[in-house]
Amino acid sequence: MPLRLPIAVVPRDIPKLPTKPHPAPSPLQAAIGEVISETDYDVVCLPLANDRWRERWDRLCLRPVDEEEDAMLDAYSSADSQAATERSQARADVDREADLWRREPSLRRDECNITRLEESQAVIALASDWLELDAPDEGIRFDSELGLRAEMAQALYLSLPVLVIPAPNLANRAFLPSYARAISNILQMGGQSAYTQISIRIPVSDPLEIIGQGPAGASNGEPRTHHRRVSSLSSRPSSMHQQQLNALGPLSAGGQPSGGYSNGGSRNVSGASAQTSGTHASGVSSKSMTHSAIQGDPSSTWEMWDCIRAMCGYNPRLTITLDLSNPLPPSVGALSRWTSEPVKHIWLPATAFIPNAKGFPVLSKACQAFIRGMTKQAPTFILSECEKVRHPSGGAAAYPQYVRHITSQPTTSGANISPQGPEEVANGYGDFLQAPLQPLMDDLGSATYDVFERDPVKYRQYEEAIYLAIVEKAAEGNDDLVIVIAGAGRGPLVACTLRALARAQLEARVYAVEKNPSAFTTLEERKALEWGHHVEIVFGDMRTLPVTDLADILVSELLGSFGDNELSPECIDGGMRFLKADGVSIPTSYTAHIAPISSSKLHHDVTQPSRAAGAAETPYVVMMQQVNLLSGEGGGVSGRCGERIQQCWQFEHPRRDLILDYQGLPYTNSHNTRSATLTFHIPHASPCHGFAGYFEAHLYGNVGLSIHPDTAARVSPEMFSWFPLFFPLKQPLYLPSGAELEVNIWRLADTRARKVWYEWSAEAYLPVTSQAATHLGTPRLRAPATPGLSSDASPTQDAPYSPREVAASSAPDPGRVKIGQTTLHNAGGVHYWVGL
Ligand SMILES: C[S@@+](CC[C@H](N)C(=O)[O-])C[C@H]1O[C@@H](n2cnc3c(N)ncnc32)[C@H](O)[C@@H]1O
Repeated sequence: MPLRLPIAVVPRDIPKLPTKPHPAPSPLQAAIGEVISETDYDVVCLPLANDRWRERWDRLCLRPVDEEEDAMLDAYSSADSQAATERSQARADVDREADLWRREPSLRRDECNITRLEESQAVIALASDWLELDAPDEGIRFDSELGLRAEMAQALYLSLPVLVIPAPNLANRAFLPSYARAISNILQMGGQSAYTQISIRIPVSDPLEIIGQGPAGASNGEPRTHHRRVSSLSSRPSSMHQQQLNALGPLSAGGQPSGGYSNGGSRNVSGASAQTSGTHASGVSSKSMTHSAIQGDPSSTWEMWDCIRAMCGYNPRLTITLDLSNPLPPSVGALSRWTSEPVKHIWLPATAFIPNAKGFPVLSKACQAFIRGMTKQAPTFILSECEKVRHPSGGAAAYPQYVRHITSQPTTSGANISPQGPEEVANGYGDFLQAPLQPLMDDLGSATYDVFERDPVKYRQYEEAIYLAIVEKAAEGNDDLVIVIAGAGRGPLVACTLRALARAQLEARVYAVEKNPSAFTTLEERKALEWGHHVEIVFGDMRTLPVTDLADILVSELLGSFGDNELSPECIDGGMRFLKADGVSIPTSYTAHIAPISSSKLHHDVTQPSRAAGAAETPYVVMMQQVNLLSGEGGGVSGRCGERIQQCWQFEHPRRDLILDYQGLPYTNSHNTRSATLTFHIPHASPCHGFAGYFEAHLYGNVGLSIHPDTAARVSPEMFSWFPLFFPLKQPLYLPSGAELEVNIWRLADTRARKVWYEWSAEAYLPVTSQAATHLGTPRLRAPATPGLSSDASPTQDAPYSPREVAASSAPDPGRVKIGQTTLHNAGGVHYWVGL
């Protein structure tokens, strides 16, 4: 069945309010019904409120600019005092009405486009785009928040699925925290049972940033606000911050000197003039500051989102409406960041389309690929301005038709993070946290073995490896082959072995060892019904069973998503007792790999208050979908960084160098402990929410298994037995563009060999050029902080260089300053361990 994602239309005309009582369908209900039955759209997207609402809000919350000018005149001249008195009386009446409204901010019936519960189902509601939660004017900000509360109250009352909030204004970046705080408070409306989601409309890019002119600073950006807006709250005392703003001359309305009104405390900051200054309260140009920070990484719109969701505590009801009106950022890395974010809608105006050779509207190749990659999140597409028909062929229907065409075939390209059978995707395994199996400590159920056995690729690879080993042993002149399958489960590797022997036209004594008593009954059944004398079955633990016959080939599959996490090394150590001096193990070796990732969903899931303590210090098996791999290839600015996905460690079998006790078992498990220190280059700013863990296994000859994203398709294509392991971070670690992430991970074991566990931590650094290092005072990093350092020195100046950097300090290697650190996760294995 081809995928069918919902498509919404933004209608040109909004139906009138109901004129008949219930249960008659309202005009909006009828219009929605018509859209769904007669067009290719599934949903209608329209503003929740209409122009009457805006007129009332403007009248109550804004002071008309001409009135301000009259007030100026009144203040400076005594002429026409009668008119002045009348004006001030009229204003006082409006101010009273405004304050009454502020006590109980709400919409009136004739101000709403959506009034009935019945209208709410196939609707995406838009909050008013003139509300400015990030206006430079404090009064406008506060009243905009009240306005949005009124709209959200209506949305909650009608159980609307979502309210789309207008994007924050890039030119007002200094006030983004105010925007985010307002959203956070609005998310609390309706309490625990609130249903309506809040979706922030975020532009996919800032075009000025893409062409290298920095983010839409005020001097360049199209102001979202239409005119000078002056808050009617301007007679309230100014806050400190507002006074600082007013003190910055260019921000004052119409160039008026700050505080020029008679009350001396006005905050008449106009949106339009703020747009033309690009300077924020610190006196630093927002344009130059942000631009220098993000050069090479067009990320200012993503960064706004990151700030909002972090301030909203990763609230699961907060989503993104990704607006593709602007061009896509050219870098795949910058774009792929959206794949790990909760993008619930994609806004596609007709202007985003280009005509093909026949004049039909199509999207650029890059946009098609991006949209295909996003389909795994099943977003709703919102098509706007299609009725204007900008492209010569196909008419208005051509736009949804085309979107259906490109989204009907999902693709796993882009993230390529997790192996996934199509069935698994359909079954909802995507981004679902599963506790890793512990087949040594626990006895697996038949249904779990059944899932293993559905992956033909794994067994094809094993059969091939066993075949190669048999043929090689035979070629060495061995005509009395012994093969032991250690951990046989329900017997699929026994079947592989028998098939390999048949192919090689050889015979061998085959033993199947299993410690799970229930699985052993299946082995008994298969011996009785299928294998007969060709297979001996042995019940018990391979680490303690008495050895009767020495093997040429020891076959086991005790691999976890991270290779060694199901204790394959420890079990095969015990199984070595079965192996002849020249015997071989299949697998012969395996490696563990990690990469830093971001995923709002996984982070939210592991930090749910309902989860047990330590839930964010436990690894999980996850089929990763809404996950972005953060690291890039190349050594980074300093050349210090490794590959995108890096190897932590390796295990090889058989190991002949161990000191063994009288039973042939190692005295301790210390030879199976490992540690890794890995440095990753982070090309695009992002929070790090943890690490994806992968394995590669060398079975025998040139045959292997891999879930490593870069090698899986070559080594064991379409194998889906293993999903990656997720090592979460308790707190997101913010990484700016160009950061270096140093990860430490350990595989540890207790001295009595009873358990094995992992611990992990990370540190974030920013590389600095020697020039910048001097500017930042980093040469002083090598020595303890000097008394009397100037107060404007870098706040990071006391951070030590890493030991490796000190060692390399003679080279003209760029330095780095430390910018972040996580705690040690799962210290002492207290939250998670694997029992031996
Ligand atoms: C991951 S399952 C693989 C089963 C089967 N070989 C397959 O490929 O489907 C690992 C099996 O090894 C068994 N096992 C684990 N540790 C063992 C041990 N020390 N001795 C014997 N069997 C063990 C488990 O009970 C389980 O049946």
